[in-house]
Amino acid sequence: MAETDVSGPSEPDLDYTSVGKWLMDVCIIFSLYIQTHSTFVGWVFLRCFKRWWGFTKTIPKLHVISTNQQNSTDLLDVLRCIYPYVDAIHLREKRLHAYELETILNQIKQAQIPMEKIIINDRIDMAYMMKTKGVQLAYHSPSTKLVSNEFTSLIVGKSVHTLEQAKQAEEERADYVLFGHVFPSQCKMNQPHQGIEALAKVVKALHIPVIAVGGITHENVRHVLNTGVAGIAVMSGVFMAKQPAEAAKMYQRLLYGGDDDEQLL
Ligand SMILES: Cc1nc(C(=O)O)sc1CCOP(=O)(O)O
Repeated sequence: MAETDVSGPSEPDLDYTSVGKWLMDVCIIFSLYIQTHSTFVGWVFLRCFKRWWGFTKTIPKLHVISTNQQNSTDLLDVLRCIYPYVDAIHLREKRLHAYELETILNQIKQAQIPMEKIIINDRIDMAYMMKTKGVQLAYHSPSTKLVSNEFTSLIVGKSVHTLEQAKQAEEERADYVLFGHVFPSQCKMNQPHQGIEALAKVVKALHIPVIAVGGITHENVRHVLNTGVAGIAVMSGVFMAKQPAEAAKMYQRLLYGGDDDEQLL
């Protein structure tokens, strides 16, 4: 009797080696896709986060700038009485070495003056290490681009004296510019002042906050504010005043408004 074939339809031949290779290829391509994709997504996220972080930084409105002439005891005495009324205190003590700056910053901390109100002129290292609000860059400082990319915890201000410099600072991601000197200033005796029109042009051309500096008094604050500036920075108007706290209080009132500020002028 002839043998009957009971094995049924034969299974298709599977070459497990080639299926394995195929699966391996898919896995590699998939993991490459995920890696590239996640790196790209991560990069986009980081860029957006940095930008968003930049937008969330609040830029102080009323800045005062130290004179670079007082000894640390006198400076500290003034800071103690003015700090409640101002938004930012620029330590522009160019003659001090890093160690001296550290000492004075520690004294400021001990006096309960918040580091959130301190901006250090030029010394990015000290601003970063002492966790101050920010740093004010001068023409001789490292580029705004480098500082704002590397020190995202700081607000980065740039001092500018022309429209071109202001635009460049904005391009390099400065958080704000300090433009001056708007009026004649003892601090800049031999240089011509910019005037209100030049200030207004800078304010109009920029998207970032412009802080006006130079010769700003209680009497001319209104003119300055009318240009649309985001704030003002004052040196002699506060530090050389007979009563620095009263002077600071008055600037604060003129900036933020008060019921009776018309009578104050
Ligand atoms: C520190 C500083 N920078 C200026 C600039 O134009 O960049 S003007 C200035 C000093 C401003 O002092 P005062 O308020 O006494 O005029």
